[in-house]
Order: sequence, then C-alpha cells, then structure tokens
Amino acid sequence: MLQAAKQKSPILLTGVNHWFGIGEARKQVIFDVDLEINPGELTILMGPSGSGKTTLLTLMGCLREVQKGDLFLLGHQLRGAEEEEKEFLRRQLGFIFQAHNLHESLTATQNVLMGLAVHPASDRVERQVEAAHHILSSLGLEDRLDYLPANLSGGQKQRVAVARALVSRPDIVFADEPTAALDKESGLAVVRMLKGMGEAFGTTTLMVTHDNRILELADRIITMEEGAIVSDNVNRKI
Ligand SMILES: Nc1ncnc2c1ncn2[C@@H]1O[C@H](COP(=O)(O)OP(=O)(O)OP(=O)(O)O)[C@@H](O)[C@H]1O
Repeated sequence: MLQAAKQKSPILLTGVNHWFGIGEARKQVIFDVDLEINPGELTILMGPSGSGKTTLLTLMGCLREVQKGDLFLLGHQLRGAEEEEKEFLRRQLGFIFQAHNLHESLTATQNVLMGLAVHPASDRVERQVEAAHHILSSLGLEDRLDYLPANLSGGQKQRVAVARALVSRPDIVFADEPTAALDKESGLAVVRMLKGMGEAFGTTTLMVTHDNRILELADRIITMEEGAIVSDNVNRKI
C-alpha cells in the first residue's frame, strides 16, 4: 500500500517474463519487458501475430498470473497478489475485447448498465440510464438504445461493448483490437472517445491494434517482436 502512494505511473513493469505450457511444452513468450505507462495517455501496442501483445495486455489487466518480474498496477504489485486485491483492481479497469460478450437477453442500454452494476459508487438509476444513453449516443447508437444484440450489426454490438467498458469512467482501459469490426468512422469515434477521456478524466488507455487508420491518434506507439519491446515512440504527429 505504501508503494501505491509513491507511484505516479498507472502501470509499471520491470523484468516481466512469461511462459505458457508445462514440462517439454513449456515455452517462453514474454522476455524481460520493462515498461512505464504514463497517466492519461493513449498507448498503442503493435507487432506481428504471436509477438506477445495480448499476453502482455492480459498480464497488465490482472487477467493472468504474473510469473516473473514486477508488475505494478495502480501502485499494487500483481506478482503474488491475492485474488481479492486483484478483484478490487479489476473494478477500476475497463476491458474492450474483440469478442463483445453482450448479454443476448438485454437491450443495448441494459448491457451498458451492466458496466455500472459492479461499481461501488453507484448513482441513482435514472442518472445511470442517462449516462448509458449519453455514451451510446456519442457512439452513434442513439436510435438503437432499446435494441437486443440479435438486432444489431457486428459493429453496433462492438460499440455497445465499448460503451459498457467506458460508462463507469475506469482509471485504465485495456482494449484488444477494439476497432477491428468497425468501419473507419466508427473506429475513429471509439478511439476519439478514449482520447477524450484521457484528456478530460486522466483515463489511461492501452490498446492492441493492427489498425493503421487510428495510429495518428495515439500518444505513444510501442512495437513488440518475439515477446520483447523493439521500439517505443512518442507520436509527434498530434
Ligand atoms: N493460452 C496459451 N497457451 C499456450 N500458448 C499461448 C497461449 N496464448 C498465447 N500463446 C502463445 O504465446 C505467443 C504470444 O501470443 P499472443 O496472443 O500474446 O500474441 P499476439 O501478439 O497478441 O498475437 P495476435 O496479434 O495474433 O493476437 C504465441 O506464440 C502464442 O501461440
């Protein structure tokens, strides 16, 4: 807890290594990664398929055991952390993954409200519904608020998932290919929203993407190859 107070960086990795499999099949996929993520920035992780981007993202997002190295998330050491502490941390995170995992029996608005259900500081229901409508509308879904997922296109479902991840204004957003199912305009709307949250609320975003159309919006672009970081650049185009 003392460390939590001292650190300004929302994510800090030192000497992180990761292996999959056991015995003969054991294979190292992350090699000695050192990385410090700055608060409020939109950082993009790029690299060829199999280079370890998703593994690194899930380690940082408390979704995998840290095997070796130090990984501080919001000042908390994840290596050896108790499940209870990780659960507490996950509640301060937003996740956007390609598989949207919407509840099929709930409308777009109700799915977004699920993003608020676990939040301890819940507002009154009306304010929550208002927040859900607002975020869905800013993602171009104002006329789909009461639709069930079955009646939405793939890209619309993905935007509902984005709204659900962001409605609670998490400290950190982890996004894996969030724009893959979207056309250029919707993809840019999602990334602009993340960038806007960084500027307005200090939200930090880590995004894995192959989508060249959104690179110009990044603050920082990190490239991985074979489990290691091979380039790390501040984006000067912004
Ligand atoms: N659950 C798993 N069990 C065993 N090996 C795995 C597992 N998940 C990933 N790997 C392996 O770890 C390496 C890194 O995979 P990872 O999914 O992190 O790469 P990636 O850069 O995200 O790839 P992509 O761009 O294709 O999603 C790959 O060699 C992959 O085959």
